[in-house]
Amino acid sequence: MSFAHLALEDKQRVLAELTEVKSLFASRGWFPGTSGNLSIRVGDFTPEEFHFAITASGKDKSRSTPEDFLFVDQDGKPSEPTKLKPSAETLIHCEIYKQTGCGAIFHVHTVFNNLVSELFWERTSIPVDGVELIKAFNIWDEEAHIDIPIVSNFAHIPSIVPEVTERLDKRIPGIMLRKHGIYAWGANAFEAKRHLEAFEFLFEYVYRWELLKSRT
Ligand SMILES: CSC[C@@H](O)[C@@H](O)C(=O)COP(=O)(O)O
Ligand SMILES: [Zn+2]
Repeated sequence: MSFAHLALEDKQRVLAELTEVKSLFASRGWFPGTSGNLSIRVGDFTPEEFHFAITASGKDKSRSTPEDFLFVDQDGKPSEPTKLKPSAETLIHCEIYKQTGCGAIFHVHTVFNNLVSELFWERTSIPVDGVELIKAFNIWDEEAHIDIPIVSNFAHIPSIVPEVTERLDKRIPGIMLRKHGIYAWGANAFEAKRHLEAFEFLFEYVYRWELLKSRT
């Protein structure tokens, strides 16, 4: 469905949700130095055509302004005329939507996600063993083991996309860019937030557990 035909109330709801999540994550210090980006999809989805609202590039994400978000299409192009520039990482959002059909994607840079991505870079995934919060990903096995994929970080964003496509694991709603940050997604904003919070908890746990082990 073309962007013009999408219901105004759906577009407004998505912008209100993004505003709320952005302000909450900013209060947690999850957007240092203008880093991070957030998006929520609006309307119907086919891999060939969809639209989503995304944070404008380079903004101070701890402030709320009328120019914080814009709508883009499946190719990351603005859905309507605007002077705003979409996030520099919009193509990664496009690819995750295409691969998963999800409804929201949240990306943050934190010290813990950066540290564990480097600690486990050689094995290209972050292992997590038997921690209760794995259940936030709807994985209910007793003593579940998961591996959170890590991909290379390149300054040229289109070069990151093929690795995301290749490494994306349908069971794990997130992917780590090496020494950069986590992309977490879900069917909607509520689920993407739950997943992101679980990843961040698990990264801090893994980091601290590795430190504790190394003392003995
Ligand atoms: C300013 S450092 C962070 C950026 O390089 C980038 O990784 C990021 O997450 C934010 O880029 P943005 O274009 O504002 O969405
Ligand atoms: Zn980033």
